[in-house]
Amino acid sequence: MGFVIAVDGPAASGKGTLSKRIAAHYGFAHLDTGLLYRAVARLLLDKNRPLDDEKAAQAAAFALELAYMDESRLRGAEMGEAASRVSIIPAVRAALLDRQREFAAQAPGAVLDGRDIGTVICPDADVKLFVTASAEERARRRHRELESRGAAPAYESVLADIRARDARDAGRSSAPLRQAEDAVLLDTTTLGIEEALAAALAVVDKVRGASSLP
Ligand SMILES: Nc1ncnc2c1ncn2[C@@H]1O[C@H](COP(=O)(O)OP(=O)(O)OP(=O)(O)O)[C@@H](O)[C@H]1O
Ligand SMILES: Nc1ccn([C@@H]2O[C@H](COP(=O)(O)O)[C@@H](O)[C@H]2O)c(=O)n1
Repeated sequence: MGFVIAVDGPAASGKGTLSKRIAAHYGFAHLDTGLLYRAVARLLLDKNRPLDDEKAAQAAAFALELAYMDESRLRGAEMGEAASRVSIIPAVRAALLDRQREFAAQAPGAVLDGRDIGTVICPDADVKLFVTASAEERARRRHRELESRGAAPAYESVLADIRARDARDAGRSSAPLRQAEDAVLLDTTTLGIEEALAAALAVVDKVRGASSLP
């Protein structure tokens, strides 16, 4: 078992950006677990199955071959929304559990980001971070990101999407989005990426120093 860093937080909080940087810093593997749910939704949509078809969604989750999926077809607000609909299904979450835990177990370490990493997938993670920012700031960041890619949704619609997704993710009964009791809260509302990274690394270094792990 390597060193495990669990990073959770609401939509567009910057957890993916941070997790990638943390993993690169320590030479750890990184898994964006949101991609798994997005891929399940993509498989259903490609087969013209409704997103609440529990049997088809469970089969898609078991059959998932993330390495063979085109990531460009998984990104974007529509797939985020679709992923949040299939992620409500307990059988989908159960089907994806083992592969996330197997990923987390690799040496020398792994960083997983999502909604339930510190609470359900890796409750014994060495470090747990809960990354957040105000909904308005998250919407501003996502809006900027979409604009830079040539998409131009109104800021208000980006904010409404983020609020709706957060509400669904936090309100579901199976593995809802919430901060684990032993997670360190990192509110990046007024922090740039480098400042947020420095804060996250300080938390990890403190634990690694204390545990004398490589
Ligand atoms: N601290 C920060 N300051 C400014 N912009 C940031 C910061 N952190 C992340 N961003 C930007 O905000 C956007 C969202 O970040 P990111 O994709 O990492 O969020 P996420 O939480 O992984 O999103 P999702 O849940 O939708 O996968 C990106 O454009 C990223 O570059
Ligand atoms: N551990 C996770 C990760 C994601 N989800 C669901 O997938 C949606 C998309 O996630 P992104 O991080 O790529 O935006 C998200 O809104 C969740 O509904 C999840 O349930 N658990």
